[in-house]
Amino acid sequence: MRVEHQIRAFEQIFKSYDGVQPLHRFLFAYFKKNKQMGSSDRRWANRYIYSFFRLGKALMKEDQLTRLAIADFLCNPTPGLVVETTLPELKDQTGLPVKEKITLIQQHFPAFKLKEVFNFKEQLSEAIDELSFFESYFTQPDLFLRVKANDISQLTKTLKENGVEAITVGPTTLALPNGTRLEQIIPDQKHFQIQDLSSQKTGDLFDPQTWDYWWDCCAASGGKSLLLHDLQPNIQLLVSDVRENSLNNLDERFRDAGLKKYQKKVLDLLLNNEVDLHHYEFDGIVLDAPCSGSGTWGRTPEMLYYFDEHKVSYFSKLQKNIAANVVKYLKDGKPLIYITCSVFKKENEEVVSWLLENLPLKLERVEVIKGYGNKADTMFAARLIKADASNL
Ligand SMILES: C[S@@+](CC[C@H](N)C(=O)[O-])C[C@H]1O[C@@H](n2cnc3c(N)ncnc32)[C@H](O)[C@@H]1O
Repeated sequence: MRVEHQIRAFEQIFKSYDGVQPLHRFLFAYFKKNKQMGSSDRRWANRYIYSFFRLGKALMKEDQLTRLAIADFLCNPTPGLVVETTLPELKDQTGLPVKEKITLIQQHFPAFKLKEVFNFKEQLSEAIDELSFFESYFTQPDLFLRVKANDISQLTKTLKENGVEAITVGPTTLALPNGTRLEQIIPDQKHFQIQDLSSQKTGDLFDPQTWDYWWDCCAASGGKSLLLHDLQPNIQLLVSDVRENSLNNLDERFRDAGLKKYQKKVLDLLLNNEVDLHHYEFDGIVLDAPCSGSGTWGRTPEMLYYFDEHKVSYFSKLQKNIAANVVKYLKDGKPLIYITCSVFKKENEEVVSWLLENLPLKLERVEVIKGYGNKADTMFAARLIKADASNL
C-alpha cells in the first residue's frame, strides 16, 4: 500500500540520519544513492522528515508513527496519507490556522506541551515571546531577498511572470515562498542578495560613515560586508574568517555587487594576530559571531532534535574571546557591532554584560530582532562604543 511505502521510506531516512551533517545535505546524498526513489517519493520523504523534526521533543512517549502524523498535521495545510490513516479524525482540519491545530492536538493528546518543541533548559533572551516562538516552528520560514530599491518592482514583475508571488516587506526586501527555485528563474543573481529579513535588519545598527575603514571579522562569504557596502558604498573594508574556503566564495559576490575596495585575510581570532594587524585601526567592526544558530532552526529543524545543549557554553566562551581580541583594533569612540543568530541569553545578553564589564566598551543600542512573527530568523545585535578606558 502507498502509505506503507511512504512510512518505510521515512523510517529508513530517520534511521540512517544521525544529525551530524545538515539534513538538506544528507538528503541530497541519500536521494542520489537511492535512485529507485522517484520525484514523488522524494517529495513525500522530504515533507515527512522535516515535519517530524519540527515537533522537536514533544510527545516523545507516543510511538513514532503517531508523532509523524501529528507533526505532518501541524506543519502542512493539506493532509498526507499518514494523517489520513493514523489520525483520520483530524484529516479534514489540516487547513486550519496553526494555532487552532495546536489546540486540537492538545485536546487529542493532553500530554502535548508546546515548550517541548524547543526543549532546552538554557534560558531564552528576555524579549522573546516563548509561545509565539515555539509555535513558529510549525511554519516553514520564507526566503528573503535584499534588492536595490530601484530594482524591486522589475524583480517582482519577473517573479510574477514565472508564477512566484513575492511580497514586498520593506523598501529593499522581498519575501518569497521557501523552496522557490530562484536560480532557474533568474540565473544572473547580480541584482539581489539572498539574506534573511532579520539579518538585513542588523544593518540598522551599523551606521557607517563616508571613508570609514570597517572590519568584518567573521565574514564567511560576506553577507554583512555587502550590507555595509549598500548602506555606505564609500568605505574601505577588511574581511576575515578562520575558514579560507568560505572567503573564496566572496570575491565573485563582491565583484557582482560593485564592492571593490576590500582586503581579505584568513585569521583565527582566538590567536594573537599582532603580526598581521599591528598597524590597523578601524572605524567600525562587525563581529557576526560563531554561535549555536538557534535563531535559525526554523530552517534546520533537525537541530530541535539533535542539538547538544552543552555547546551553548562553548560558544559563549568563544564569543567573549573573539570580542576581546578584536576590540583592541577599534578606534576610540567607534562601534563594535556584536551579532548572533542565537536565541540563548548566554550567547546574547550575557556576552554583552561580560563585554561591558571586561572591555572598554559602552552599550549604545541592543536589540533582539524577532523573526518568528515574520517567517524569518531571530537574531541578536548590539552596538557597543569603544571608550577610552580612563573615561569608564
Ligand atoms: C555567523 S558566521 C558569519 C556569517 C557571515 N558574517 C554572513 O553574514 O554570512 C560566523 C563565522 O565565524 C567564523 N569563525 C569561527 N571561529 C572563528 C575564529 N576563531 N576566528 C575567526 N573566525 C571564526 C566561522 O568560520 C563563520 O564563518
